[in-house]
Parts: sequence; C-alpha cells; structure tokens
Amino acid sequence: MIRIDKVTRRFGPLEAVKDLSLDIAEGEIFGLVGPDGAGKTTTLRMLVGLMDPTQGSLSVAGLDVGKNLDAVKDQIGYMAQKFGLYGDLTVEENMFFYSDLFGIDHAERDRMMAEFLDMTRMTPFRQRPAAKLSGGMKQKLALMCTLLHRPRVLFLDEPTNGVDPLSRRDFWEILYRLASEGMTILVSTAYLDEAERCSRVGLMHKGRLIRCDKPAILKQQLAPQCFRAESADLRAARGRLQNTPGVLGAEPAGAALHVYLEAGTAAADVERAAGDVRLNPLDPALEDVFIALIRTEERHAAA
Ligand SMILES: Nc1ncnc2c1ncn2[C@@H]1O[C@H](COP(=O)(O)OP(=O)(O)OP(=O)(O)O)[C@@H](O)[C@H]1O
Repeated sequence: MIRIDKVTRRFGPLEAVKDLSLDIAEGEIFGLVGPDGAGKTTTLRMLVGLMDPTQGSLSVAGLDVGKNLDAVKDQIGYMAQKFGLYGDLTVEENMFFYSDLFGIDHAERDRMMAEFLDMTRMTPFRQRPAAKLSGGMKQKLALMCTLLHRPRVLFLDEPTNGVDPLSRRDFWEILYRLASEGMTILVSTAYLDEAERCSRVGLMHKGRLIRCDKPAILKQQLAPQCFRAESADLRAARGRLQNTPGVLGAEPAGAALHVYLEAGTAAADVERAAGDVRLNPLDPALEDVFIALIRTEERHAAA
C-alpha cells in the first residue's frame, strides 16, 4: 500500500532523507521512530505530496504520488503535527467543516460522525469548542476529521505528542480497530512504548533508515548486546564503563544502569577492564535497542 523507492530529499546541502526504500503492506501499523531531525516528517510530507523528493519515487495504494496526486489524495488521510482545528468551533462544527471540504453529502456525513464519535467516545463532547478539549480529545477530533472521507491509508505525524499516557492508550485502541478493518497506517512517534505496538518499526537516524523489522525481532537481534550493570557504586561504574573499549553506552534506566556493548564484544572482557562491575543479560525494551543502534551509528560516523 505504501512504497518508497530510493528516495532522497535535500534542503540545500542538507540531506534530510537519504536513499530511503520501504514497503508497507495493507493493514499494517508501521511505526517510524527516530530522534528529532531524523527525517520522519519530511518522509511523511513526500508521501502525501506536500513535498517532492529530490530523487526517487513514492507510491500509495498503487498510485505514483508524483504523477497521480489527486487520485492519491482520495485514498489518504494526513494528520500533521499541528493539525488545523478551529478552537472557537465545536467538535461537530469542526467535523462539518472538514466534511464540506471533502465534499461529503450530509446524510453520509451524519452517519460517519455518529460512528466516529461513538468509536472515540467523544459523543458527549460534540458541542464543546475544540479549544476547551483536553490534549487527547483534540487529537481524537483531528483523527475523526482525517477519517471523514474514509481513507485507505492513514499518515499520522507524532499524533500523541504531549498527550497523557491513558489518552495515548485510548488513541492506539482506535488505531488498532482501524487497522483491523484493513486500513494501512504509517505513524511517526517519539514514544518507544507506542512503537512496541506497531506491526513493524523503522528506525531513522540522520535521514537514513538504519533498521526496520518487527519489534520482537529487533529486540531478539540486539539482546546479546544489552546488559544491566551491578556494582557497589553504580555511578562510579558508569564513568569507568563509558571509557571502556567495546562499550557503546551506559545509560541510567530508572534506578538501574543499562549497558550496551558493540556487537561481538564479550561482557566478561568489559567486566575485567572496567573493574568492580557485573554485567547481567538484559531482556531489552525497544528503547534499549534504539539507544544501542543509534550509539553504533554515532561510532561509525565518528570513526
Ligand atoms: N523546509 C525545510 N527547509 C530546510 N530544512 C528542513 C526543512 N524541513 C526539514 N528540514 C531539515 O531536515 C531535517 C529532517 O527534518 P524532519 O522534520 O523531517 O525530521 P523529524 O525526524 O520529523 O524530526 P521532528 O520530530 O523534529 O519533526 C532536519 O535537519 C530539518 O531541520
């Protein structure tokens, strides 16, 4: 449903997206993650036709975005980071506005509005001005407006940024439901707990896709490099570990210290070199995986 073929996007000398290729199947929830400036928004903007690639091609629902933009627009919904809601209009007035924009007839509009308001549990708030909604409700309203023309493919740019954890969970329940009905969803997120919920995750760093797989596989691949440190003095051990060859990073994780080793580095060698520290194998979260992968990239770039 989504195909990105060797796409590069430059802004002057900056390569915001570098030689990116990606295929996403119908019904997938694909998560694009990466630090600020990694190129996620630029990728989404090219997919929805707001920006042309410098090189390469993109297609959505089998249609080339560069050649068939109008037809592509009929198939997609795009929820940008700053989606345009009208604060002084109520929930339903915002929905009226967007359905008029899409040219949806009123009977169909009313049917869909009832369905979406029910799905998002927003029916009690339909008369509330958008400006008076909580962050999570605003995002649900933006999603409903995006869904009004029944897109087959949904592009969401950090849709839950700044939203509280319960509302984020609520929002994701809606995404699951949409995907189970066959919608294809590409979502960028800074929250790695959300990335865990995706069918596949792509990690972007400085414009490049450095890994792309199912969360469980990424964790399995990186597990041999991830450890939890034990020491009489964790803080001092962290300082020593950071200067030990083969260590990519030693990062606090709550009260614990997580240590990431270069591929092929033996934990016993690091324990010996750092002194007064024991490295226990860690069942990594995606966050551990991504720290390890990004530190590896940074090492390669510095070398
Ligand atoms: N219109 C533009 N003109 C110049 N540089 C741009 C433009 N848009 C993006 N960039 C640059 O391209 C790089 C990638 O930006 P992009 O917004 O795609 O990253 P991102 O991963 O979405 O990060 P964020 O979460 O902060 O939006 C950044 O260095 C950014 O400054």
